[in-house]
Amino acid sequence: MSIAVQNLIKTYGTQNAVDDISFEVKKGEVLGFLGPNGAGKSTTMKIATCYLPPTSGSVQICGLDVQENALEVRRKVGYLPEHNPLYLDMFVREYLEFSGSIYGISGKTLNQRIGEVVEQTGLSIEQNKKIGALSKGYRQRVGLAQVLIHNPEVLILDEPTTGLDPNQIVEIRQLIKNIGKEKTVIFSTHIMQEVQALCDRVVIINRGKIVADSPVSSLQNNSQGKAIITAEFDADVDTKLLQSIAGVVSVKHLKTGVYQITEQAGADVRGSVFKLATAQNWTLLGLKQEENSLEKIFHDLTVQKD
Ligand SMILES: Nc1ncnc2c1ncn2[C@@H]1O[C@H](COP(=O)(O)OP(=O)(O)OP(=O)(O)O)[C@@H](O)[C@H]1O
Repeated sequence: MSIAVQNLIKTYGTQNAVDDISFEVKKGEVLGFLGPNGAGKSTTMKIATCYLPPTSGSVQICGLDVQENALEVRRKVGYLPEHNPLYLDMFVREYLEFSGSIYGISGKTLNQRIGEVVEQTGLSIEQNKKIGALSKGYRQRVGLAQVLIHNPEVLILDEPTTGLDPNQIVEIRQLIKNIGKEKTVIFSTHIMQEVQALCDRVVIINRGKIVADSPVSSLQNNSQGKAIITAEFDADVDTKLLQSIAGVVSVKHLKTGVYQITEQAGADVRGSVFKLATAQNWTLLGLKQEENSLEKIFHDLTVQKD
């Protein structure tokens, strides 16, 4: 197991920012750590990277406890904080030299390592510029190069695409995807598509508690949310008959011949709608089950229920 979080609690004053959470990340897995603002993502990540002590509970990285073996843990982890501060007056290579030296890498090894991470993060054409002269997307690449410089086994990335434009987001996602082929990665986000694009698994945290921990695909399949079907006929039909189908919760008339049918979770009423149409001699033009969107699932799991 690369990361094991057990009964982790972090309290600020009287507030439980992280409230007794446990989850694991297997070697080579890419885990999306998802939650709305203030859910406790950054706090968990700071504890996992030895930047904050937990109030109680534990985090182990590659079998090492973050409190008992902080130095070794730091060697095994690459951490990209949210709003990663960079030295804007430094040149890219100079900054990477400085970052590598912190880990005791020097001489030829450091030069070789810089070449590798520059290549890996697509920084080649910008490597001789000052960081301050780079676009946000390239600055984030520098952040990722810095995170990779000591060749860590585990990467912990806090909202790595925040503040980037749509093209830069796609580029950084692709970079993380490539990195994820070799490393264990946990990254936080509040963007569902990001999880869908990058992750094997997702842990969703809300107000300090875990509300979902599953592969992205099964999250969609097992959603508590009721599915929605759109049925289109060549003319208006009898809504009451549609409503009487077993498993149908409600029927909404959208426009001439088009109905939105909400069905109970787990029910698939498309066959019954088809049979009803045949029996009633209705001309059915289309029948489509709307996929339970990840945004909806996220909303259902994290909306404040006070
Ligand atoms: N140093 C601190 N002192 C007091 N409260 C804090 C501190 N840091 C975080 N908090 C509170 O703890 C809760 C969790 O914060 P955290 O930054 O971990 O959430 P997050 O999920 O990373 O949010 P975001 O997506 O906005 O970055 C929030 O309510 C926040 O206000």
